[in-house]
Amino acid sequence: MTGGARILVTGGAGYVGSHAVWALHDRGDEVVVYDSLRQGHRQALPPAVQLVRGELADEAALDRLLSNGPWDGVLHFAALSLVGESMQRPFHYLLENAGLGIRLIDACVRHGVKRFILSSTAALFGNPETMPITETTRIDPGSPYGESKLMIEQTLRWADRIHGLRYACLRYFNAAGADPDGRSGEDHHPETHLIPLVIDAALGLRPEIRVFGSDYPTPDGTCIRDYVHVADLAQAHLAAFDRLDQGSVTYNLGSGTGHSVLEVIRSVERVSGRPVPVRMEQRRPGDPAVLVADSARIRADTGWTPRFTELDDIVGTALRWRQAHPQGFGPNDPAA
Ligand SMILES: NC(=O)c1ccc[n+]([C@@H]2O[C@H](COP(=O)([O-])OP(=O)(O)OC[C@H]3O[C@@H](n4cnc5c(N)ncnc54)[C@H](O)[C@@H]3O)[C@@H](O)[C@H]2O)c1
Ligand SMILES: O=c1ccn([C@@H]2O[C@H](COP(=O)(O)OP(=O)(O)O[C@H]3O[C@H](CO)[C@@H](O)[C@H](O)[C@H]3O)[C@@H](O)[C@H]2O)c(=O)[nH]1
Repeated sequence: MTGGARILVTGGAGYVGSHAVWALHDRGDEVVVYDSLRQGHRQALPPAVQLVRGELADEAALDRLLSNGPWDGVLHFAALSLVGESMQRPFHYLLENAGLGIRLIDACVRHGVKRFILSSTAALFGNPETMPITETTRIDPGSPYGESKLMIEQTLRWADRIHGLRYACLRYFNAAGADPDGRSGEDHHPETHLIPLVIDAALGLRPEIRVFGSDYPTPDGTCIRDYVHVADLAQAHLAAFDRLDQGSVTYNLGSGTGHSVLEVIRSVERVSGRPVPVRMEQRRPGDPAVLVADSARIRADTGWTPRFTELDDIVGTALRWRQAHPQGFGPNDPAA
């Protein structure tokens, strides 16, 4: 499909979701966003896109929206997504993410939705013994967050087998960067992700960056992650959506290169031209040492390939967005 689809996007006002909404909008799809705005921002969306403000837990509201079809697909971004927080609040994560995700899939099946895309995660794999991580690497979530996404993936398998719902499970590694045209960026409250925090430390918006663990079995002792540009993730959703013509799919999505926490800090220093004050701290519970994706499957199936392969370029888009929005998007209009 090259535009013209009608798509419901849960969590579409959030970081990854808003970039996907812009990509759908750019190709001419009709998008409706369902988001509580507890993390999302109206200003992150194309002005022409309809935002329905609501909670996933509000079954009646979702039923009303889904009955106002037909919908060509649902993209499901709305979730709690912090590995560390899920180690402190396991049942909150399992009930919110898995519980509400399963209810959404049930509602989609009841309303005849044919395609469903899930924001899944590298956190399914725990601490894998071999790198890079393919779709057949053993699944062993290292946190309740990862477990909650696995439960939704498994629900989708049954929804396809029994009801013919075509699904794509997109296991993102670490989403990073901002829209190259500056239309959206990363603005969480509180912010916990490494790159925006390091950028704020470089810009003097925070006193320092705390490095969680320097005794990991990696060359410099800090964790290694695969930072994949959020605009590349957005394009992967379009590619996967179209590929569903041929059946359900599961893809690992990364740039294929790992960078340590210290390498990210050096990159921000290079790109911003400013020093970053660093404080070494204890490990954060739930953090695996290394997560790097093998994305050969989506490349072979769809021709998707990341446009941003250099960490400095990814960091550069995030830095430009932050310099243009030092206060973030600002408060949401209560009437939004
Ligand atoms: N950011 C990453 O690096 C990353 C990596 C792997 C997977 N993911 C997954 O991608 C998705 C998006 O992540 P993000 O970083 O954009 O997060 P985000 O917090 O920026 O976006 C989530 C959006 O969903 C909305 N939302 C959350 N719970 C809701 C609820 N119960 N009802 C209605 N709306 C709700 C929030 O207001 C927000 O706009 C999540 O499912 C996350 O687990 C993210
Ligand atoms: O102040 C900080 C913040 C992070 N880190 C480290 O930086 C790395 C990246 O951390 P963060 O940016 O918080 O992302 P992750 O915990 O790796 O999780 C992200 O990436 C996962 C996929 O790999 C997704 O599933 C999650 O939703 C998403 O939050 C980790 O090693 C952290 O320990 C620090 O050292 N200091």
